[in-house]
Amino acid sequence: MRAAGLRTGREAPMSTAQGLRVADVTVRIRGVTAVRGAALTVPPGTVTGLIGPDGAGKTTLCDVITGLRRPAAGTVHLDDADLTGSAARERARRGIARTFQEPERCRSRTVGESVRDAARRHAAERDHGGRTVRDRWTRRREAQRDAGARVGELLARDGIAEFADRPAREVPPGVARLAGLARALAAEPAVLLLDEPWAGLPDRRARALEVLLRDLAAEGVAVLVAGHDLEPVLGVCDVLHVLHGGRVIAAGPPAEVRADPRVRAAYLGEPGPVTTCRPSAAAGPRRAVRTRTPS
Ligand SMILES: Nc1ncnc2c1ncn2[C@@H]1O[C@H](COP(=O)(O)OP(=O)(O)OP(=O)(O)O)[C@@H](O)[C@H]1O
Repeated sequence: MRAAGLRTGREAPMSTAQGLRVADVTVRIRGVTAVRGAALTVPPGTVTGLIGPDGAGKTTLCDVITGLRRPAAGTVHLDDADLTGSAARERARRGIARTFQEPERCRSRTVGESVRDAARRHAAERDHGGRTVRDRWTRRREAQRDAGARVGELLARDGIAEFADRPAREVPPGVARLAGLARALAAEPAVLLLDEPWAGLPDRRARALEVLLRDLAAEGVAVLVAGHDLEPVLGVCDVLHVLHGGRVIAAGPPAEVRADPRVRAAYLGEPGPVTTCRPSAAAGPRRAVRTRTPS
């Protein structure tokens, strides 16, 4: 089962499923090599962390995984399927969902309506089974009708039920990101990518998000969480990858990665071997590692 006591549109990931695998990905954007030969795996039932300073290439790698950006080289597999050349829509259909660092701001809708629309879209697109055309049509209609009923459940799970009737454009950025998470969960994902989900969240919501991510992993979802703040990602992930200048410079259990001299050099400014792989000048200045917003 995936996504949390929510009805599933796909079979649960089998224990033998390999999850998401990214290999040798290189991305060039307007003369900048944003990602250089990056590789990572996100197995079902785990939270995988992806940290790196601003400009390290985290969002670009998420874009490659979700099909929003074509890499110059490299591959993306989900279980046995090679998704490298497939469109974003096909990847979404196969169960890859994500949140964005800059959440979508719907001008005319409430938070609840935006989540309901996502749930209806998923109900319309997923395979409901059924032996005859009529069976399938009836099941799809029922699922679309039921989608509205899931909105409260999804918002409650994210801890933002009280924002259901607020215009999406008016809620604080952290809440807008959580609304994006509710929309992603509406798709009952097998793989969930979160880009900077803790940004702008007060401590109370940040802790609730950590619990939610662990719960999703326990339900079999392959969770990839990207961020530049070390602590929240360290606290929640089973395996951590560190991107620096577009390269994965360390990967492994969080405690080991944190102690790695290359990571300490990249993050804490300590002298270390990483000084030889700085991002190109076009990457621009990096901000200091931020701490969490107090509640
Ligand atoms: N549209 C673009 N045009 C030019 N350069 C880009 C573009 N998008 C990304 N880049 C460059 O690619 C590199 C990686 O950017 P990316 O946004 O993936 O990093 P990031 O780790 O997600 O950082 P941040 O947390 O600041 O978004 C940076 O050098 C960035 O300047």
